[in-house]
Order: sequence, then structure tokens, then C-alpha cells
Amino acid sequence: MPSSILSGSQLFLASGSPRRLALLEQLGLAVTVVEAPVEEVALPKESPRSFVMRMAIEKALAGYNKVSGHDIWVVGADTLVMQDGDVFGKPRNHQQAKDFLHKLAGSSHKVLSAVAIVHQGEVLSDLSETMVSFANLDSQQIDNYLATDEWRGKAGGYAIQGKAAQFICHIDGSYSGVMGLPLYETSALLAELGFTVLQPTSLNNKEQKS
Ligand SMILES: Cc1cn([C@H]2C[C@H](O)[C@@H](COP(=O)(O)OP(=O)(O)OP(=O)(O)O)O2)c(=O)[nH]c1=O
Repeated sequence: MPSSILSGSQLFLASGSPRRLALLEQLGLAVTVVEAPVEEVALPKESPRSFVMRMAIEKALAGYNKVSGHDIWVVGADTLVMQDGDVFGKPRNHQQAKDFLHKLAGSSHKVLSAVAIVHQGEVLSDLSETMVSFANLDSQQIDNYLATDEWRGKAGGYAIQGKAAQFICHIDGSYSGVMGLPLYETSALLAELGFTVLQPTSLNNKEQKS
């Protein structure tokens, strides 16, 4: 990926997450991925909500700084799992994923998913919160799930869009938010920034309207 991408009217996703790309594409949008890694470390006393919002904004801004062009929109997002004051990001290893799943089993947790969009220097962001309830799981079920490797790179050590769906008895909120990019909030922010989402092509409608 070149460090500076010249573009016309275009939607960029500042993310290495294939889930986020798939979700944006689900809206029928043509998306260009721009890699813009940021350091994902919470500040002292930073709340989970502030942290996830800051991460989404930093990712979007880092992506924005890598592209050039007038009519560009850059999306960044961040997702984490919160339970009883504990915050679960992406597990560092198999053991941590196992610990997360033992805590999530037979209980409810919250998934926080923030999205930020930058357009012409303006930054808008929003936060989606979803309650997810897991059924009781025994150690064998958890070990079997861990063996699928689907826990890797997923906040909380599971993916709702994969085999973990069989453990989830209830959600209250946004499925796409749990998966990594809340599409309702994303579409609303894009619209606020002048990008009409329901287009047959990825080209932004500003030019097409005039
Ligand atoms: C809870 C949950 C998370 N996830 C994923 C979404 C995110 O990719 C990941 C959370 O990690 P993030 O740090 O939010 O994102 P990322 O590192 O994968 O991608 P990037 O920073 O480049 O945008 O967990 C699922 O795919 N399904 C789920 O059910």
C-alpha cells in the first residue's frame, strides 16, 4: 500500500479487519482498505467507552492522513467486550482466550463498537453498545471452540459470525456492532457527512447530484 493514495470521490476503510470490510461491502459500497495501524493502549484511568471511541477516531485519522483527495471519507472502528468492569480485547494467546470464554459462559456481557469517519478534516464518531448473552458452556465445549482458532484476533475471544453463534442465546443491540462495525451508526454518520449510502455504486452522490 503506497503511503499516499490519490483518489477522487471514494470511501476508505482504515482497518485490517476483513469483517469490517465485509460489513461495509454488505451495504453495496466499494471500499478501499488503507492500512493505518495505531497503538491500542488505554490511557491511565481512561474508561472503556472513551478508549474505544478514541481508538476509532485515531484509526480513521491515521487512514485519512494516508490518502489524499477532496471527496474522500475514511472510516475507522474499534470493538471491545466489557463484563463486570473487566475489559476483554483481542486475546494475547490461547490461555487468555480460554479465560475470557470461561468468564463469558453462562452470563451476559456488553460489546462496545465505536465508529469514526473523517471527511474534509471533519471527524464524526458514535458508539454502539450491545448486550450479548452466552449459554452455559462446559470446559469441553470451550476447548472444542478454541480448537477452531476462531478466537484469534477477536475481541473477547469469539466471533458471533462464526461457530460461537451456537453459544449466543440472546443479543440486545446491533449484530453488526458485535461483529466489528455498527452499520446503522456508520450509515448515519456517512449521511451526515454528505455521503449517501444507498447508491448502486461506490461513487459518492455529491458529484452525481450536481
Ligand atoms: C466480539 C467480536 C469481535 N470481532 C472482531 C472485530 C474486530 O476485528 C476485532 C476487535 O479488534 P479491533 O482492535 O477492534 O480491530 P482489529 O485489530 O481486528 O482491526 P483494525 O484495528 O485494523 O480495524 O474483533 C468479531 O469479528 N466478531 C465478534 O463477535
